[in-house]
Amino acid sequence: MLKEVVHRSHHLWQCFPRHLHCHDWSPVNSKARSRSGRGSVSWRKPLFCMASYHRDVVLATNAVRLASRLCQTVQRGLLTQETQTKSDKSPVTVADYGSQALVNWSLAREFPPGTFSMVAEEGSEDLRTEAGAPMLERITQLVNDAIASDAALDVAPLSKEDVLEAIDWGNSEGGSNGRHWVLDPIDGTRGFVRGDQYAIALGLLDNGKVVAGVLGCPNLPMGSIANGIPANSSEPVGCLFVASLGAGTTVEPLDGSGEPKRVHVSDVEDTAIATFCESYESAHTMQDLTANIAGTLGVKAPPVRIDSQAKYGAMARGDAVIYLRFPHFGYREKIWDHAAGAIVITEAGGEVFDAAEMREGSENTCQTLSSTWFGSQLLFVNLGLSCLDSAVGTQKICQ
Ligand SMILES: Nc1ncnc2c1ncn2[C@@H]1O[C@H](COP(=O)(O)O)[C@@H](O)[C@H]1OP(=O)(O)O
Ligand SMILES: [Mg+2]
Repeated sequence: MLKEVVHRSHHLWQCFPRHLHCHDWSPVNSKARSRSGRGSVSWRKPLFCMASYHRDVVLATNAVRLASRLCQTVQRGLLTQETQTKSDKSPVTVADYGSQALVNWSLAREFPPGTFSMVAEEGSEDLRTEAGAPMLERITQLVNDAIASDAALDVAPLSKEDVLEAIDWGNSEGGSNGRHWVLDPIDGTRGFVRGDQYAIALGLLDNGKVVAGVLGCPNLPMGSIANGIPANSSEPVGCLFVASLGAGTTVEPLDGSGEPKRVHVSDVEDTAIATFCESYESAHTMQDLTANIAGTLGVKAPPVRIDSQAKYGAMARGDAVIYLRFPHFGYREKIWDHAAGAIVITEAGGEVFDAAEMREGSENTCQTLSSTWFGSQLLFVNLGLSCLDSAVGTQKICQ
């Protein structure tokens, strides 16, 4: 099977030479690419040097667990005054800031000064204003509660200034050289506010390549969601997906109550019985288009719609066979929206494709996608170019 996949992937590469596998995110001139939009660029094959990211993964896991605890506390008691509006109109909660502060604080203290680089979604500007003072107070309290709840952390409480500083450690510009963490402190804020799925998504890039990813999915059942999220399930809820280059993908209970287990993408190859998943929010993906593509592929089941990169985790353990994501025109995906999820998929034996070029190169999207259907190992996601740009840390240019 593996040989077949490799062979077929090679075929795909030949058919669509500009489609990029995650493992090949290594542009020779990324800045030129991001400035010129969809211009040509040379892609070099990665040099395969199998570094161990074990320590990073352990630290990332601890950080995501800590942040998850804060997010769970906030979601449980979510009140409307805990949301505010950012300039892009997306809901932002105290949990967004608190989660970022905790992950940054938790990681930064483990690395020598000046060596920690984090590219993250939030900045502290709004919290430094007079209007932001009550929220900062609340965030600081939540951060300290989370730290205090971890018996392994014997530290003095953080001050408000410490919290602001920790949030701003996410200000790195990244880059195609060296190590850069990328964080979405709450991926799927709409799901979070609705009380549904969200993820704390933390990835690590090394020389422009995604080498590790941890997804905390506090509301994802440990059991399969192939038929949707069960309303009254007895399954434990809360999953932690961990992946690193060459080490595979594991899932374990987020609360630490069980051992990690290796997962693999589905081996279903018959589209008639394949499940496909997509965004819950129709504003995030062209659901008419994905329905059309799924129909052309012969998919019979209705889509499983859930929020956030929890979809990548679900795919990695075989709950769904296809994930189609086609953002509406003009939306730019960010590195933190896909880095952790993408390696969770690839290390589980799946693949992530940028369908942007497929769409542009063909008059018939459905036909093109059909012709590239190889079964369960594939995940078609229109990441757009910004994710590729972002994969080398130039996302600040792309925004
Ligand atoms: N208009 C949009 N189109 C596509 N994706 C979006 C849009 N607005 C926000 N997102 C991002 O979609 C991702 C989750 O969406 P989904 O649940 O559809 O997979 C998140 O990264 C979310 O950002 P954020 O992380 O700020 O919530
Ligand atoms: Mg996101």
